[in-house]
Amino acid sequence: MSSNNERGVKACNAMKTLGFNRAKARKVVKRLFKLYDNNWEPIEEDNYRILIDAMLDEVSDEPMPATTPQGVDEDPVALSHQGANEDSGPHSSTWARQEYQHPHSSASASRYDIDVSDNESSLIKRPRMSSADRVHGRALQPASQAIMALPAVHQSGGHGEPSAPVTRSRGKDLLLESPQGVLLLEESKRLNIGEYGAALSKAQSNGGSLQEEAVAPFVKPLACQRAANGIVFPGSSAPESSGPSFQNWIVPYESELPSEPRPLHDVADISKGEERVRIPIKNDFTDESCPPLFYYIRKNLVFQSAYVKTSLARIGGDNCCAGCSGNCLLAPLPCACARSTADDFAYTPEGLLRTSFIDECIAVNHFPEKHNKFYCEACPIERYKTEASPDPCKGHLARRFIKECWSKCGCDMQCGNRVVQRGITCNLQVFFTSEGKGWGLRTQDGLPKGAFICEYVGEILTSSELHERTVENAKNGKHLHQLFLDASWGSEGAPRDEEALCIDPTFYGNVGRFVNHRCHDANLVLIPVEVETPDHRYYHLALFTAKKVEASEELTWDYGIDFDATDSTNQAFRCMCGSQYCRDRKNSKKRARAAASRN
Ligand SMILES: C[S@@+](CC[C@H](N)C(=O)[O-])C[C@H]1O[C@@H](n2cnc3c(N)ncnc32)[C@H](O)[C@@H]1O
Repeated sequence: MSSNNERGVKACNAMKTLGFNRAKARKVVKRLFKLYDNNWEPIEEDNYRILIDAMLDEVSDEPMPATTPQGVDEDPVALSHQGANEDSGPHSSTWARQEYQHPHSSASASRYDIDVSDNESSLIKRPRMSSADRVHGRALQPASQAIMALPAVHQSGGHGEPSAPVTRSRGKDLLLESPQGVLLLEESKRLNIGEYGAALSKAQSNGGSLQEEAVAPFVKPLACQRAANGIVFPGSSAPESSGPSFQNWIVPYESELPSEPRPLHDVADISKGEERVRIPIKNDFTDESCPPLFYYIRKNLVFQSAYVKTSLARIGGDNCCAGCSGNCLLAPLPCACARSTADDFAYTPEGLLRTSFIDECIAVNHFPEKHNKFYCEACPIERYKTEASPDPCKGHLARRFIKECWSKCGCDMQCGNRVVQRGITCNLQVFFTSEGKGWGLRTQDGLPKGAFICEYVGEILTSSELHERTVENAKNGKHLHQLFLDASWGSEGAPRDEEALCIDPTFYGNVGRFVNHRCHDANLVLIPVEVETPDHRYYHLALFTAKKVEASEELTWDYGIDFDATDSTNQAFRCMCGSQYCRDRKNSKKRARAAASRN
């Protein structure tokens, strides 16, 4: 093993190759070394990713010195003198940025933590981030976000000393410029700093010409291909494993270091063992073996400020069936849970949602004007559209809820009134659609009407948290699909921000995030489900088949999008649903023209 000094010099050399000032690199290396308790591994990991990040911060916030002191290049880094305290901790802007990008609570002693706070909807293991993890956590963000997060740095006016790289945007792409070369970071690809360094060195050896524009040969998610070959990576759940697995790993970008790659998606099971069934990934159309990365979670998780009160004390006698046992569906009279759904159970003994219940929910979606709406005094949706003078509330449909039995009920887990909480049982597949909708979800088997497919799972955000994300993602040209839990808005006064909730599956979600939209005649319907709390400010969103579905058919639901609405933060996509009832008028016109040219 090399000495501290050798490793320090190596780190500084690597920074110099990237065009950073060596003296500054030495200072930052020392600071990080101290921060990580004299441990080199986090600093060296991923080809010095954390160090590069800290260097970019350093040069973005302080003017670079014009020249490097004489002889500095030859000096050993002398990291053994840890008493020399130049800086006490990470640069504040680094943390501000990391908090934004991977916004979890502060570091804790253990990497995993059982979440037992009473304002969270589920008890589920999730990663707690160490300070190093928070830097790595950035890897899980969509590529364009990760790239956009690189701070714009100012070129030094130094003489003879390499300047720090300067970032410039070019459309959706990013250019990293230094006197050694220009590197184009393509929007859709992942940044690999090692390749960046190699590209810069190459440009340097070719005479340091600025004209040459190197396109970084970014690395693809190797783990997908290898997983397809049946190789299981450290940290991934083996397909054979039966028990639950918690693999919400902090996945670093791939580096060219000879370390074993961490698992990304597992093509044999996108849930990596979280679900009771495996959900494979298939792409017959393009080279992408996997969808972009996200954390697979089986249950909703509170992002930060959402108020999800699920205390047992809130569940009164008429909100549970404490006196029941076994399977409530077999009892001679409907239990209290069934009565609060509709004086009867929502489910049949075969585990399907009753046809009458489905048809009623579909009718509410098809003819919203004929159904009851609640109106907020100050609607959280309108509040953020035009903060100065928000429009009046457009109304929130009064929805039918399924009420499932739960922990305060006397029945058992196999009770027929506990369908959604038991999770996915159908054989599903995430597949790449041929119509330009990206990835989608399909069933591998034929399904009857009323079959539970999956919940729409994601992070639980408040409306202000959602607004921040939406604005940020609109800037990056990204469109997310969050759903408001607005069934009770307007019925109980104006919801406060922490009670006006939505589900965002973009970064943490389940297979529900792959279900594409179809106008009007979709084969799924989304239904609110009450499980842990009678308080309808928080509930589950479950997808059921709205009709019989054939094997291999794509599963779709009607997002209820108004394709004519223009809203800068919520622009709808161009609909490719193929339905004869498609509401996207641009497509209707196209179809009409195509029909006219055929005649
Ligand atoms: C919830 S995601 C569905 C999964 C998505 N296709 C993917 O590849 O991750 C919603 C996004 O899928 C695409 N999408 C869904 N339905 C579509 C449709 N009918 N036509 C075109 N794009 C669609 C849009 O980009 C939309 O923002």
